[in-house]
Amino acid sequence: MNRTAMRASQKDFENSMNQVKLLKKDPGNEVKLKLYALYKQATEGPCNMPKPGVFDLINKAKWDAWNALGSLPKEAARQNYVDLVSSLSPSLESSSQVEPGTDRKSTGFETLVVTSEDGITKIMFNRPKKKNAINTEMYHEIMRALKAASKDDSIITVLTGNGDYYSSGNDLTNFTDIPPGGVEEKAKNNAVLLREFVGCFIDFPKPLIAVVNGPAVGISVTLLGLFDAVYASDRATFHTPFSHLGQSPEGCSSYTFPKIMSPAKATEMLIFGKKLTAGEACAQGLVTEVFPDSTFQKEVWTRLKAFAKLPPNALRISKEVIRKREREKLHAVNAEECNVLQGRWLSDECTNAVVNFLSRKSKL
Ligand SMILES: CCCCCC/C=C/C(=O)SCCNC(=O)CCNC(=O)[C@H](O)C(C)(C)COP(=O)(O)OP(=O)(O)OC[C@H]1O[C@@H](n2cnc3c(N)ncnc32)[C@H](O)[C@@H]1OP(=O)(O)O
Repeated sequence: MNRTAMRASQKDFENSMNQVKLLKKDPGNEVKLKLYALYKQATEGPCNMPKPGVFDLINKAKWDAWNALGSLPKEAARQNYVDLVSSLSPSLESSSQVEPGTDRKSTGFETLVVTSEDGITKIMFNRPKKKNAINTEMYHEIMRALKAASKDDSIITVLTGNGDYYSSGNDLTNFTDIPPGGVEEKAKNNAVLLREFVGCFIDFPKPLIAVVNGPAVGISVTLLGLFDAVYASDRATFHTPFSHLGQSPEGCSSYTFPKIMSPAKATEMLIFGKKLTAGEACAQGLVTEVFPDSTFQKEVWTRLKAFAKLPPNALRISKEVIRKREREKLHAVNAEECNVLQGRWLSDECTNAVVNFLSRKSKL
């Protein structure tokens, strides 16, 4: 049947609204914005609300979507809404199945899969559809998982990503839910969270290994300077586009990167945003060893299992000896980086970069 030739009844429209509530699989922000706009147009007609301010990102995106429908008649908007919801039905049908690599809850975490086996606690970022971008919940869960791993009976702790990315770094939607105190309060809260988050890596007492299964961006790269070993697939890339985003380095990278790779090489990455291949990152000391993607998991896990058989106290004590002179310095660097970033997040440069990404005008 040609649905576009039909006119959806009020009943069809209401059924579709109920169907949307039952969607278990997130249809993505773009579709959600379309649904919102069509709903408003179908129920209230053309947008005549005042345009929200540039910092009110979510409401501005909604307003833009609604306003873009111009003078589309209510009946046509209702029909388009019904059609759009019916096009989402495959996700309704498949939502009860557990697909590999979906954002499913596991072992008490929403954004991670945490397992402990063979003396290894594995903390896996598990938002593969969002390229493992780290949202606020994930920051908190990683801290919780690290604190638990520091006390459990595992010997080493591993961070890795589910899906094709290791992590695309900070989830840029973290900048959108503005609290009553406005953007200043948001920036302050983010700085407090970031400082505590990076502090957990500085203080982590057991050997901490990154298994970088694919591209890494932003904070997922800078933190690598605080790991004890970094193994990478040859598919991995390392990208810190802070200047492009109007931001500045974090994760203690302003201190660790120049030490690891020389000040000039660190400048290319942290200031000019040069993306490194796994081979380049290894040559510059950020990555310990690179493996062909086809054998990466097998080779790395065989090695890690052997490490986890070593005497645990010797591992911990050796890490402590290597790291303890640096700890105070690292906390000071972390505090300063977070302070600087708090200011950056309020800048037009940063706001424009985030708005451009969220409105699909730019990608890295
Ligand atoms: C408490 C705050 C602490 C802040 C600490 C400071 C940290 C700084 C950083 O980490 S800076 C780095 C920030 N990251 C980025 O700028 C990456 C942005 N993402 C991209 O440019 C691209 O998504 C990509 C190059 C990583 C991948 O491109 P592509 O392969 O074409 O995939 P998609 O873009 O279609 O992505 C799929 C899906 O994921 C969403 N997504 C990916 N990365 C992020 C992200 N970092 N933040 C939010 N959302 C992200 C993307 O929007 C798509 O969503 P959709 O399917 O459209 O709903």
